Amino acid sequence: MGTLYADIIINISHEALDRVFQYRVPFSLCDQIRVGQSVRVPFGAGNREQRGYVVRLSDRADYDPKKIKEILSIEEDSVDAESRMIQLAYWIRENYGSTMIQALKTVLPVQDKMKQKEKKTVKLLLSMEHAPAQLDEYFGKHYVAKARLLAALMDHQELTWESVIKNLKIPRTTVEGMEKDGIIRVQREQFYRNPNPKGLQIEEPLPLNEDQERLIREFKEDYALGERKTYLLHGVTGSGKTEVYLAAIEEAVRMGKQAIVLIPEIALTYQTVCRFTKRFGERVSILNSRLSKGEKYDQWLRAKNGEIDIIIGPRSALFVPFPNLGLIIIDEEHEGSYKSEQTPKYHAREVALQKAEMEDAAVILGSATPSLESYQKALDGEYRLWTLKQRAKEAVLPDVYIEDLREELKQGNRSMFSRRLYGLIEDRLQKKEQIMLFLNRRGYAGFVSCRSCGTVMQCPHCDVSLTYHRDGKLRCHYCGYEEIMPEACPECKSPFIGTFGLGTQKVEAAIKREFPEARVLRMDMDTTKRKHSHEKILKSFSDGEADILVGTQMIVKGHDFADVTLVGILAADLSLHANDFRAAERTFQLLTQAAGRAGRGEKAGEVVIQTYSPEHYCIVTAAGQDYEEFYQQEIAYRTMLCYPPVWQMLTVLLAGPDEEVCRQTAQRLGRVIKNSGIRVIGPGEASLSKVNDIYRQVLYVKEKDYQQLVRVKERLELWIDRQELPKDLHITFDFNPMSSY
Ligand SMILES: Nc1ncnc2c1ncn2[C@@H]1O[C@H](COP(=O)(O)OP(=O)(O)OP(=O)(O)O)[C@@H](O)[C@H]1O
Ligand SMILES: [Zn+2]
Ligand SMILES: [Zn+2]
Repeated sequence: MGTLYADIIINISHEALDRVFQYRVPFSLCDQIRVGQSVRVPFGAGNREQRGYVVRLSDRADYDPKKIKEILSIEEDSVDAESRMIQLAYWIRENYGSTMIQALKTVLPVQDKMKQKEKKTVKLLLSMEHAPAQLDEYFGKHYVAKARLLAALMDHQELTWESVIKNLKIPRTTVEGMEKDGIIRVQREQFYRNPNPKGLQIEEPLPLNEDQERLIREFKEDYALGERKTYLLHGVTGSGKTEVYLAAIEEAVRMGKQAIVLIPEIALTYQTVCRFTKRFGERVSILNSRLSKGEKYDQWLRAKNGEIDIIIGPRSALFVPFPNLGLIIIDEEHEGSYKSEQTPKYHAREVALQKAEMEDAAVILGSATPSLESYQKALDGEYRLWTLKQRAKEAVLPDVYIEDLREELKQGNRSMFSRRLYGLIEDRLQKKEQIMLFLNRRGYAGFVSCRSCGTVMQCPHCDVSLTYHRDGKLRCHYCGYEEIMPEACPECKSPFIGTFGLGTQKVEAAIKREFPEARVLRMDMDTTKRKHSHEKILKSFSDGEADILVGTQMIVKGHDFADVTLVGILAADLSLHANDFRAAERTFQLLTQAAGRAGRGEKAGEVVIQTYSPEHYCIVTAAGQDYEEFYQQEIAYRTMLCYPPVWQMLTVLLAGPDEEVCRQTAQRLGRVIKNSGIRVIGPGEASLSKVNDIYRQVLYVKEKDYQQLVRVKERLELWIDRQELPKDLHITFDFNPMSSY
């Protein structure tokens, strides 16, 4: 064995993170040294002895070997929280592709936050009613940057300062100008919200029902035997999964361990947090994106110092450093938001499993609609499958009807409500029961399409759909390109071309027209702009201050309204048309979750699914609340087309301003993969092939074995390292992507 070198970071707080120092490993330590260990090294001009962490081992010196100093010793008790974090970061780096620094910043998110001096957010002040006119004015005057910012804010309501300046490339002065004009506001103050709800009484747990009890008994037995398994809890909506989590946590805590509970940010509602606080009081804490960096840091320290036993939060809560972690729970484990969109593009579920293995913790994954990935593993026996088939309180699952919108049109019904839904709304209003109307508009905004041939109008520069504006023009929100709205379809000449966008505002207006006596609440990006408005709307609805709640996918998650007996899904198949292999799975999940909001109290519920594709298996199985059938159909489709989870997929994305460089590098990467005997698809243009004149090329590698893909990635990393590629060409890896490129 040759000489071994170790990359070492001296201090994992603040700026030092960006520098690693190479040291030689003395022969006597070669057998013991591992990534993550803390070591003593001579540092600086005076060779003062310092503590450092090993982040990489290699047999190659990056500098003149004569100038490389030697490690002094390995610290005995070096398996502390930091070293475990570094080991995890190393695993993330290896498995998802990133630099070690990027991986470290992922697992030490707080440290990174402490670097930011001030958190600034840019918010839209203008109402959505007035924004389109303002946008048109900007375009009229060719204020491209202003228009770009306004358009982005119309989509997102608020943006971080960094994304406005760096991603949207809006000049500072433009932002200031728009703030002066009262169009936007730059919010600078810190949010010093106390994360825990105050003044809640500790409540005794509900007695578990037989099914819940059976699962918890098994958990306790496994736990007592020292077996740390992964359980997949597949429970229909309202089956009492949360009660099972609470009982499992109680057991882990009783054994002197701590628990991490991951919940998608969107479902991290006041209601959910209260349930945990009522059970565990001061020993539980919350992390969410609304906390200030100081508050986040506090929760991190409290966990490290053993002041809390349970942390609840989104993805990043996984990296809270508990001294003796015993359990990780991932609620709504199928949620796409568990996958990071930034490099390293890790999946929190996979990282959780790795972390659990490293720290000897159990894992419970829970969902009414498990991801295909998890369900397949459960069927294979890799996870223990737990099922809850019945709702916890006497409540039964709702009756579901599918209504064919094409048929409605044929029968002369041009309204957005099918005859059945109309009748049921009337009925509920009369009985004074509550209604939820759900608009599935994931990924859609005012695009223009032909109803005869399906052509969608697109920007010639950016390859995204154009948006219709009231002045009769179609515009691209990425680059500002515009054209006149055509009178006939450019492809088939049909006159039936127009916007398909069905907004929540339109739904609200239609209700007011057709049921003038109904009290309506609307929940969407527009009405939840203000702090706490989200919670206010839900509270008001739950207090019975409205008959109908209209909303986007925001309203489907984790709410428990006892008086809702009717759920209407207005356009079930919009999300089915995204060109993405997970589209059917996502649609099935949304429909099942939405349907699950009905009839959670004593009164039975009904659900109406309105659709243009009533025969599609994902609509049929969602209506039947038949997850197994959906799984069988979907897995057959994935098997046939070699998609995850049956096959493993690596996406390599190249993005750069020079089309030729981008294309050529993609081709060379393709050859590197082929030369190692592995089949590659592409390179080809990404489906979003150009954004703001940045060209995007994509390569796909599909393999049965994940480790094979990891090796491909490593080979590519090595190759990329050795080339002199232009700095503005970005190459990123995405394993088993959540959406198409
Ligand atoms: N053992 C029990 N006895 C009585 N009520 C229960 C029991 N377990 C759960 N419940 C109640 O049933 C309702 C649904 O439970 P819970 O929210 O835990 O279900 P869930 O499976 O997490 O639901 P979803 O997936 O739809 O969010 C809640 O009101 C809860 O208080
Ligand atoms: Zn057409
Ligand atoms: Zn464009």
